[in-house]
This record gives sequence, C-alpha cells and structure tokens, in this order.
Amino acid sequence: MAAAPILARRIARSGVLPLCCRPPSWDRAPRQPPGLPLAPCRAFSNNKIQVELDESSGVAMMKFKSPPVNSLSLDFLTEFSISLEKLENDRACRGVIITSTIPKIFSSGLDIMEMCGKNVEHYGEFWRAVQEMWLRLYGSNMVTVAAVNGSSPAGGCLIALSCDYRIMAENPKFSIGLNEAQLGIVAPFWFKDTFVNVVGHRIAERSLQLGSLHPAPEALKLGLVDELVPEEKLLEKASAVMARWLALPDHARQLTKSMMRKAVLDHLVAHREEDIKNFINFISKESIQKSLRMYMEMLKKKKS
Ligand SMILES: CCCCCCCCCC/C=C\CC(=O)SCCNC(=O)CCNC(=O)[C@H](O)C(C)(C)COP(=O)(O)OP(=O)(O)OC[C@H]1O[C@@H](n2cnc3c(N)ncnc32)[C@H](O)[C@@H]1OP(=O)(O)O
Repeated sequence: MAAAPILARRIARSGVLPLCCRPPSWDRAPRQPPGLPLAPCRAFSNNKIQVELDESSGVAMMKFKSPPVNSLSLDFLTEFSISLEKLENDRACRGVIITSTIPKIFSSGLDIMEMCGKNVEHYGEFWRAVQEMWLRLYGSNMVTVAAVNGSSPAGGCLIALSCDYRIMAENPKFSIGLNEAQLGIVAPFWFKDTFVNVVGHRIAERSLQLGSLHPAPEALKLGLVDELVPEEKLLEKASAVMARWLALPDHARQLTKSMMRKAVLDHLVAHREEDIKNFINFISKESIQKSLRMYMEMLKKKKS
C-alpha cells in the first residue's frame, strides 16, 4: 500500500501535523530519573490518538482520545492510519491493543458531519481515508485486540471487527453493530464482508438489514465479540489475550491471517476507485443528505 504520499498531501491540507514533523515522537516518553534503568517504553501522541509501545512485550496500547465521542473524522482517520503505519514498520512492535479514553464510548463511527453538505472532492477524500484505515487495520501483520470499553456503532464496530480478537466491557448499556440502515445508508461490501467473516452470513444478513445495535450480552451470543469482562478488567484481559497470541511464531500466525483475509482485502484493493465513486454518488443524493440531517437532529433532540 503506497499510501505515504496521499497521507502527506491530506495532512498538509487538513492542518494535522504529521508525526515526522513533530518533535521526535519517541522522545516524548516520560524521562526517567537519573540512575534508574530506562523503562522499555516509547510513546507518541497526536491530537486524537495516543500510543504507548512497551518494548519488552512488543505490545502497543492505542487509545482513542477525541471528545466527545471519538467520531471518525478525516483528521482522526488520518492520524489512525499514520499511527498504524508507524507501529507496523517498527520491528519492536508485534501487537496492538485498541481502546478509548472516553468514558462509555469506544467510537461513535464515521463522523456524520463529514458526509453532510460537503463537496464531491471532500467526499472522495474522506472515503479514501476510511478505506485506508480499514486496509491497514484489517491487513495488519500485528496481532490486533479491540478492548471495547463503550458503545461502538457502525464505523466503530468496523474497527473492532477488523481486529483479531474483541473483548467488550460487560455493561448491557454498551452496544455494538453496523446500524447504517437506521441512518438510511448502506454498509459497503467490505464492511459487510468483514462482518460476515466474524459472525457468519445469516446473522450478518439479519443484523445489517435491521441496522441492529446489539447490547454487549447479545453481541457475545452472536459471536460479534469474543468475550465480556468487567470494565475494570478489560485491559488486563486484553494483555493476557495478547500474550497468548504472541506466544506463537509471527510468521505462521501472519501467513494464516493473510490467508484468511486476503480475498476480502484484494476485493477492495481491486475496486477502490469504483467504491469511491459509488460512495460519492450515493452520499450526494438529496434523499440521503436529508436522512443524515434528520438523524443528526434526532441525536440532538434525544439530548434535550
Ligand atoms: C450502493 C452502496 C454504496 C455504498 C454507500 C456507502 C454509504 C456510507 C456508508 C457509511 C458507513 C458507515 C457509517 C457510519 O459510521 S455513520 C455513524 C453511525 N453512528 C451512529 O449512529 C452513532 C450516533 N451516535 C450515538 O448514538 C450517540 O452519540 C453515542 C455514540 C451512543 C453517544 O451518546 P451520548 O449520549 O454519550 O452522546 P450524544 O449527546 O449523543 O453525542 C455527543 C455529541 O456528538 C455528536 N455525535 C455523536 N455521534 C456522532 C457521529 N457519528 N458523527 C458526528 N457527530 C456525532 C452528537 O450529535 C453530539 O453533538 P452535540 O453535542 O449535540 O453538538
């Protein structure tokens, strides 16, 4: 994936500072008092995501920190792809745990404002960033564990589905699913394929048509998440799962992962431009814009 020039252009336009232009990122880990051995931990942080790599275990902790709801804006997606790329290229990193710093929310999915009232160029750029994030995460060689510590609709669910393993906080108020149909929009084929690969065709078909958001216990029953744990145990459990996966030789696990995911990844890579055109045509329709506006109004009314 030769995404670097595209990312660089997007970053330049979005005003988000690329990590390579910031003060040396690996130097931003807390300084040790003199005399103590250096902790084998490196950290980098940008506006919306914070990452800490423990070199002794080879595990990075990636935390979304974009209030109020970790919505996947163009800037967020760009930072996410850059963070994944950095870790992927770091020989010290073998696995990443993805979680959120925002109480009760893992991610609220794609930022609806990025899909409302913008021009065709913007829609194209936004959708390319969504694709890029998914290609990097679903196609990652690292072990990826989602520690889902809050609600995770639509694009948020896609992030969790793209990981190798999903652990969710056992709070029934937290829900997860591809609820696009509820917004009057349609999950694209690669969202659907990712979902089918996790839960199977029948469950995916029903859940997608109904735009269901499944409370945590139901998500476990459907196989949409692999286990539920009390929220305070989530990261501990994710680290234990990670250690089990990392006990295997990387090359065998990576080749197996690639074999399982290749067809779905290749499908999007072969149809990327067509997929972007489809998105632009679909999202530009006045009826779709109206549905999205109504959905946003409904969200705001729910508050008052
Ligand atoms: C032929 C086929 C062609 C293919 C076509 C492809 C079509 C497109 C496919 C798109 C794929 C994926 C789509 C998505 O991911 S859409 C996003 C779906 N997300 C949701 O439905 C979640 C909506 N949000 C919520 O349910 C709740 O906000 C929450 C996450 C449960 C949190 O609840 P809360 O009570 O804690 O907070 P709340 O007051 O509701 O929200 C706080 C503010 O944040 C705003 N907001 C929430 N979610 C989003 C979002 N996704 N995007 C932008 N803004 C969001 C909300 O409006 C509040 O704002 P304000 O404070 O009132 O200004």
